[in-house]
Formats: sequence, structure tokens, C-alpha cells
Amino acid sequence: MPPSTLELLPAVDVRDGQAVRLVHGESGTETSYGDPLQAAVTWQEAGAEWLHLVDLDAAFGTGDNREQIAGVVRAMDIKVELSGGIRDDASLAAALATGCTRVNLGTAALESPQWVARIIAEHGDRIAVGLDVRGTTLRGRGWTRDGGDLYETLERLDREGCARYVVTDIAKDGTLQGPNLQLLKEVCAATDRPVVASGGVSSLADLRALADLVPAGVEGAIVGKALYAKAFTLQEALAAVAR
Ligand SMILES: O=C(O)c1ccccc1N[C@@H]1O[C@H](COP(=O)(O)O)[C@@H](O)[C@H]1O
Repeated sequence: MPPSTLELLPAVDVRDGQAVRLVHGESGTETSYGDPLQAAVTWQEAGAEWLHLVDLDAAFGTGDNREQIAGVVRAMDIKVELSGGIRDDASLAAALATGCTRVNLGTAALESPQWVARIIAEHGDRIAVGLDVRGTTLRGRGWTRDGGDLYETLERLDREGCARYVVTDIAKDGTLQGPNLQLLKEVCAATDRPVVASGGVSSLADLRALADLVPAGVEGAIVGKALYAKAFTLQEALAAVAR
């Protein structure tokens, strides 16, 4: 039975050793929120069951924060979804070895389809694919390059057995303008796999609207800027989506 309550995944995105939020995922738009471990512990203590942890330097190709991020995963008692720069056997092995619950692949799903098919077959539910889109065009390499059509890629990944998708509307990400509910409905209609919504959450009303999409296939929501900007507390968010 799929869960009836929307899962919430507070985000900790790490750039140059700091927890940051970006606007539209654009490098150079960072607002810093300090120590990533402190941020992660704060969300865990506030009742989070999941953490969405991103190595932004690895995603942008400007280095990595791998050891620091592994330390954050090790310090957590909650489930961790780990992403950023997981593109080959070595980076995948390092990511899985942190003990994270699952990894989320972006660029690799666009540029290395055969490798992704193999690791989906090998690791099943521990692999999610991030479908980061502008309109219906996928973006990779730190969201700087086009990577094909959303629905063609979704069909291929479904065929290969991908367990779930993390869908980000880049136009909404970091803007506090509300999630793209229409996009999420369309993706849910195109796949029977669970979808984690990402981008734009600004209010408890947004979270309730996403919770209304649980029967359609939205399993969870990543919440970033709204929590850091204190639009609401995580406790309020968890209460808002409890069904
Ligand atoms: O989360 C962001 O703000 C973000 C911005 C720009 C690029 C990537 C971003 N996040 C996540 O990084 C992974 C993709 O990394 P890769 O392409 O596999 O190296 C994906 O989860 C994005 O959602």
C-alpha cells in the first residue's frame, strides 16, 4: 500500500562546505545557511523522516563535498536521499557506502542510459532519477545543458524499472512561487511510479495541495527555501500534511 501521508524531505544543498539555497538552480545565486550538519540535525530534531542532501559542487562540476556529506549521512538516524555528481561506478559506490537510503541521479540518466539501466537492475529501490525540467525539456550538468524530452525519458526509465522520480520544475526552484501542480499531475499520469515533488513550495497551503496529489502518485515533497526563510516550521509542515 502506498503511504497516504505526503512524505516531507527537507533539503540540505551543500556548496563550498556551506548549506545554501539557489534561485532557479543558478550558480552564483547562493544564500548561505551555515553548517550543513547543523542544518540536517535541525531538521531531524524537528521530526523529519527524510533528508534530501545534495552535493551542488559535484552537480556543477566545481569539485565536491563528498567527505563532509558522508559525515552528515553518518550522523543521521533518518532516511537520506543523496544526490549530485553520481555519474559512474566510483561515485555511485561512494554514495551508497555512506549508508544513504537511496541516491538520486540527474545527468547520468540523460547522458549514460546504459549505465543507468544496469544500476537500476542492480540496486532497484535505492536508485531514483531526478527529472529536472524547464518546460518539458530535461536539464543536466548543474541544469546548464539540455538533456532531452521529459516524457520520452520517463518512458525509457519506466521500461528499465526505475523505482521513483524526483521531479523539479527549475523555473520554480528556490522562488517561493508555489509548486507546478500541473506538471506533477501530468508526470503522475504518465507513470505508475511514485513521484517526489521538488521546487517552489512556499506555504502550508502548497503542501496541502501536494498532499491532495498523493492518490495520483505524489509520494513526497522536497522543501528548501521555505524552511530556511522560516515561512513555516517543519513541525507545522508535518502537521499540515498528516492525513
Ligand atoms: O538542487 C539544486 O538546487 C540543484 C541545482 C543545480 C543543479 C543540481 C541541483 N540539484 C540536484 O543535483 C542532482 C543532479 O546531479 P547530477 O546531475 O546527477 O550530478 C539532482 O538531484 C538535482 O535535483
